[in-house]
Amino acid sequence: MIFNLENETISYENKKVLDSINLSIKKGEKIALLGSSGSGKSTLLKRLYEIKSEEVSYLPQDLGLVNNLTSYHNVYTATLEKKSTIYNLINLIRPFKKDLYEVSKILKELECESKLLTKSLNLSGGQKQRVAIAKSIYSGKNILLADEPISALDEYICKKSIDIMHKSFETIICAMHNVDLAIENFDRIIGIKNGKILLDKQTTSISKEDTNRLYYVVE
Ligand SMILES: Nc1ncnc2c1ncn2[C@@H]1O[C@H](COP(=O)(O)OP(=O)(O)OP(=O)(O)O)[C@@H](O)[C@H]1O
Repeated sequence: MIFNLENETISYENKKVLDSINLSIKKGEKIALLGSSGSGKSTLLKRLYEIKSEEVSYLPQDLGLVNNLTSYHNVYTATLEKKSTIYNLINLIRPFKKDLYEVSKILKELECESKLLTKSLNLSGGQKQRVAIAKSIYSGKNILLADEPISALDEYICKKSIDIMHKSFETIICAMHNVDLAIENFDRIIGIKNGKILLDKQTTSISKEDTNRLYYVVE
C-alpha cells in the first residue's frame, strides 16, 4: 500500500474541508480524482504529498514554474537536489549538452520542444502546463500527484499528455474536471463532495448516476 488514510479530517477555520476520509491506494493504480470546485481535491492531494514527499512528484494547480526561467531551466529544477551546487550554477549559465538533450526529449514528446529556451512568462497556459508535466517526468519519481494538469490543453494534446504521464509514472492520482476524460483514461475514480468520499469505484463499473451524484443534488 502506498497511501493509507484512516479517518483523516482537515479543517480550516473550524470548517471541515476533508471529513473522516478513509482511503487506500496501491502501487500501480491510475486514479482520477473528481469533484466540483471547492470539494477538497487539492487539499487531499496536498495531504498525500505531505505523507510521501520524498517519493512523489507533486504538480500543483499553480504549476510552480519560475516566470523568468526558460522551459529548460524550469524542468531542470526538478533535479537540483540530485546534483552539486557548482554543477547547478554552471548549468544555469551554460546548460550542459546532456541535460539539454534529456529535457528537450521530454518536451518533444509533449510537442513543446520549440519552447525549450523560452521564458515561462512568454508561454501560453497550455504550454506552461506541458512544461510542468515535463518537470514532473524529469524528476524521475514513480508517483505523480497532479492537480488539474491538463485543464488548458486541447483535446489532442490532452490525450497525448495523459498517455505520456501513464508511461512515465507507475502510480498516478490526478485531479480533474472532465468526467469523460477521467473514465476513458484512468482505472479508478475517486469522487469527493463536501470533503467526503462519495464515490470510489473501478472505472469499468462507473455509471452516469454515480457521476451525477458528485456534481448535482440528487434525491
Ligand atoms: N489555506 C486555506 N485556508 C482556508 N480555507 C481553505 C484553504 N485551502 C482550501 N480551503 C478551502 O477548502 C475547501 C476545499 O478546497 P480545495 O482547494 O481542496 O478544493 P478543490 O476541490 O481542489 O477545488 P478546485 O476544483 O476549485 O481546485 C474550499 O472551500 C476552500 O475554500
